[in-house]
Amino acid sequence: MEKIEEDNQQHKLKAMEENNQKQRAAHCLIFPYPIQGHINPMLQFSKRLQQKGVKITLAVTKHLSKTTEFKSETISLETFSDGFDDGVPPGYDVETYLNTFREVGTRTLKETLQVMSDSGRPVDCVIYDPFLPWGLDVAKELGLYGAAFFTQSCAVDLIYHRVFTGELKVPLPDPESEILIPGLPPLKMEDMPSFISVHGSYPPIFEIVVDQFRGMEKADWLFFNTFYMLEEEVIEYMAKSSPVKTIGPTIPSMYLDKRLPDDKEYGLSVYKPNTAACMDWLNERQPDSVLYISFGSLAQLGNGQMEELAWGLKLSNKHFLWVVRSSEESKMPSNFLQETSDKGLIVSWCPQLDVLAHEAICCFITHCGWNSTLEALSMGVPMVAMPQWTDQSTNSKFVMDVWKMGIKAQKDEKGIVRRETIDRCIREVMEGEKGEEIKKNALKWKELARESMCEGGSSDKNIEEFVASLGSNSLSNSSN
Ligand SMILES: O=c1ccn([C@@H]2O[C@H](COP(=O)(O)OP(=O)(O)O[C@H]3O[C@H](CO)[C@@H](O)[C@H](O)[C@H]3O)[C@@H](O)[C@H]2O)c(=O)[nH]1
Repeated sequence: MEKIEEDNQQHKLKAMEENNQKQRAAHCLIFPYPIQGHINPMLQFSKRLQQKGVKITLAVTKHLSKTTEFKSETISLETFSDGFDDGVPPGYDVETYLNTFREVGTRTLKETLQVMSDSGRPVDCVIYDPFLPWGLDVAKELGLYGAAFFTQSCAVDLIYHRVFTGELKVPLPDPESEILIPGLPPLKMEDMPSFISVHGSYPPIFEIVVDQFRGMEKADWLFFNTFYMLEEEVIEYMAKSSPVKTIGPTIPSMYLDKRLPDDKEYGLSVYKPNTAACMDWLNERQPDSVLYISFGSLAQLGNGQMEELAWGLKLSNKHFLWVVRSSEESKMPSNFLQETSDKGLIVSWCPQLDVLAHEAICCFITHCGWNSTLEALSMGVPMVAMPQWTDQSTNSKFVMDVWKMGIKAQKDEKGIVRRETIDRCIREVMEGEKGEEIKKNALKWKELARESMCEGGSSDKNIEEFVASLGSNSLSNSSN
């Protein structure tokens, strides 16, 4: 009799346990390359997953967690060591850093995942940054799902993929001839990412971008921070051979579909924005009257380029809001500030989303980093493209010739965009028939970006499908 009761009791406990497992939300660990331009898009994607019931944990290096503030009440944080818990010493060799990161990170990420599992917070899927392809190896070794999250455009990723497979040989044999890649418009050398057009530049980074595809066939999903209508042809081409899912643009919801009322800003900013100064100043300007200039968080302009840009702004005679990071301030021509004090505001960092969304802004002079490009597209702001390096030249080609919502400013034979060119590009973007067409296209992309994230939009559907398949897969997995 006692035995039967005991059996019944055990049966009930087992059923309860199974039921609990069934009700357990799917859990993803987000594993970004530890820089702002990669963490923020992955965090934004996380917010969308959370909204659909997925539990999220963000994995960051111990050093980053000590030095940076994350603004999220709902996303848990786990730290792991990259081997440099007190930061990378100045001047440290990038290649050695990356090797150490891989060696130490592989071990510490695995330990983190195991601790999470042992403490009743098991992870179902690691969403890893392909800049760290060993994140997938760790996931697979532990029997978890692995999903890659690409932070650059599909076009740029396809180019790197061709290099990875050897279909595109570098250095390119004939720098003068057009480069034909299925799914992409004919490209010139200057449209290629800088690691290809300037062969031999930054070898460790070249290796990272090409190595992104290593082991990719083992990944269960491939996410891209873009949207279907924006890169339709290349996406169609890539989807023939890979499980491509576009889930962008990863801009805070309140600038797009407004379905996540608390989602007004990214989770991380390395610099502190001068918000009040910027917004007060913009509020006093007329609609469509101000140029906004920023080159993102990494690019460094040469002294000559800085000077030409400054005098190009003066020549345009427009109001301008210019972000000059503290490390770049010394390059400003000495009398420029006095000569333009009635026209311009210069800040070391601004709330870029609010600035781009402000009615006073008429044009964005940008380096075409992928996040800035998506933000300008999503806010419908015409661009003057001044690409500096990495993926920016390819992005600027698309801005000008494919999306037709801006002009690329041409460099002279010394590699500098001259003041007259800057002035002319500003006018072209804002005046005449061309300006009208650019403005019309900008508004079209703004609407299409919003639609893609709205309920039933292409990116929203992809996120929905992922959550559904993750749910069913992880539940059957965990109850096995
Ligand atoms: O005053 C500013 C200036 C910029 N931003 C934000 O900073 C981010 C800049 O990102 P991005 O435009 O992608 O430029 P980088 O920070 O330079 O990003 C690096 O990473 C990107 C993603 O891999 C690449 O596309 C770029 O080429 C590379 O430079 C954007 O979200 C901006 O909104 C601000 O908030 N305030």
